[in-house]
Amino acid sequence: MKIAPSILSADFGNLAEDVKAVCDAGADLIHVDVMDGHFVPNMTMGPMIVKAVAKAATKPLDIHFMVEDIPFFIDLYKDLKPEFISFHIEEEKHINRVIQKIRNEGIRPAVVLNPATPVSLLEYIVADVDMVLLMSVNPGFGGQKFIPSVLDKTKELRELAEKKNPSLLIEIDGGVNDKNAPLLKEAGADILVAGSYVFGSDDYSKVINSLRV
Ligand SMILES: O=C(CO)[C@H](O)[C@H](O)COP(=O)(O)O
Ligand SMILES: [Co+2]
Repeated sequence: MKIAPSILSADFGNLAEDVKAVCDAGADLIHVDVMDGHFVPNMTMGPMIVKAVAKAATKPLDIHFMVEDIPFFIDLYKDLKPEFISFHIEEEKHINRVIQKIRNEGIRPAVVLNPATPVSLLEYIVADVDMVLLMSVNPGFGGQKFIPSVLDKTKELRELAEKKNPSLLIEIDGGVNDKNAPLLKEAGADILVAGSYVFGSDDYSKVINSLRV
């Protein structure tokens, strides 16, 4: 299991130090939540802040866009060369085109599903992406309660991936902790995002290891 701490719950007054600390504590990826105040009712980091995060990080970035006008945001962040860019399919009419745009930049494309968005919508997308991110909270804020229906959804996605894209990575984001991590692993998850659970602790290494089930 790979662990991607979400810096949404980091100390923004000491962001570089927090990013360095979770990298040193064993994070596999740094999850960066970009919100525009339109797709979700919250705003987070522009490209200048994420550039500072990229400079401090010794692990690759995993950028999660919760934005409208996704192609515009890809152009703003592409030069930071993240490992992944993920975008919400609820927002995009031209999903295949946007996946190709991300891949053409040498970045691994991923799509995101809100808790109520069905896996069936991925039938003609899943073979074209490297990862699918399943939201286990409603996007917009850290520190929310895990929505357990994502467990069945993860199993359903793993079955679809076995048929159409066996190397697909499944990432789960929202309310992840040491209680649900084993259930998510059993359901077929590969990467767990955790924000408040990691940054709410004073021992990053211990909490990251507690998720590595
Ligand atoms: O995408 C997100 C919110 O929209 C965050 O990545 C997510 O909520 C992580 O925070 P926490 O682990 O505290 O739920
Ligand atoms: Co996220």
